[in-house]
Amino acid sequence: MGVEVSVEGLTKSFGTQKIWQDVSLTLPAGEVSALLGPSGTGKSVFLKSLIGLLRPEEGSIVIDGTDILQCSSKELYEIRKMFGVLFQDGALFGSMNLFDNVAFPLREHTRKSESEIRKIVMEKLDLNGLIGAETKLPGEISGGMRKRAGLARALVLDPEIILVDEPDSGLDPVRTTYLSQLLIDINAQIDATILIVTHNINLARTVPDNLGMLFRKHLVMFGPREVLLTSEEPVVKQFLNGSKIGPIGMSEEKDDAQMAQEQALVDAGHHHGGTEDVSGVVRQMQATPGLPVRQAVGRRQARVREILHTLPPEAQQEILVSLNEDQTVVMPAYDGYGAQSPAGYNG
Ligand SMILES: Nc1ncnc2c1ncn2[C@@H]1O[C@H](COP(=O)(O)OP(=O)(O)OP(=O)(O)O)[C@@H](O)[C@H]1O
Repeated sequence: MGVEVSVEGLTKSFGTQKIWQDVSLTLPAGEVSALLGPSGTGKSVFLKSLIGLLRPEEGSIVIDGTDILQCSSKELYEIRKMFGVLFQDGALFGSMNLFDNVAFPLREHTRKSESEIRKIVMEKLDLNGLIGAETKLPGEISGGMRKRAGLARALVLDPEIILVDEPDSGLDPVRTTYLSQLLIDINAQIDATILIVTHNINLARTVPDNLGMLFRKHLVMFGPREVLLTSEEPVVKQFLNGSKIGPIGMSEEKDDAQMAQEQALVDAGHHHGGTEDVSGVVRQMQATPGLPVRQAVGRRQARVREILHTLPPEAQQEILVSLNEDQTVVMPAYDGYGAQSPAGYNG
């Protein structure tokens, strides 16, 4: 099972440029979390800090009992082995075929024999729908396949924590949904703690158990998905609607005068740019029927029940609805051929 990642009072600057400050959040063990935020708010910097590639100047990042900002480089090396990271472009080696790319961490970090390596690599390629593409070079395959190859490589060392940087970048909405399903399925199969950084509203609304958002150098909120999805915070509502109306501007934020001017234009009939008025909580994606039940679901239910009274009323209401749904919806086992669906389930 994945481990908890506990971040407390984290602050990161580059020279005089403060990226974010006093960020505190806990990624619950084995659950899927997502971090949203406009471009340039430091989401990638946050991911890189979690894995020790960047060093925040204040705060702590405790992983499996070790604060990676205080530990020795030997301990950090060991902690890093717990991570699987999917970078935006897959970060594959251009001169190696997919098999060798996926085998790379095993050859680098383990003493496994080539036959053991072949078995693991083929299993991960299979999991990511890449059987038959082993000999292709990254330059010969589509962006979606490169992402899946990057994910296969992130999985070979059986990570307990998986970090995913913008799985939707460069992908069409349908391929993004397939990749989202893959992440949920992987969570069901290996119960890893997953953090996804994304701008994608659809993914944010349907995939994670927990959602957070960075804006104006702060973590606006982080908690069960229902909290952010029912939030009345202007920046959250604007982001979820992709609208120009709200505090997010072309370069990170606007002043009150600009907000008033844009509101006046919209009041006069000018389009605000959003395509739909998105609100509320939609049902979360589930693991593909036939896969193991996501252990995170039960653990999360127990966890949110305990903190329920501390959450805003709208979020409480949605959580209670979802707790009832989770108890009543029983997904049938998938037999692969569409036959034998239990009564009431059509597919
Ligand atoms: N190594 C670095 N040295 C100096 N500045 C950096 C470094 N890495 C990132 N930054 C700066 O930190 C800020 C946040 O960058 P980051 O890539 O984390 O944003 P983001 O939220 O992931 O953006 P996007 O959604 O566009 O990918 C940017 O202003 C960037 O220029």
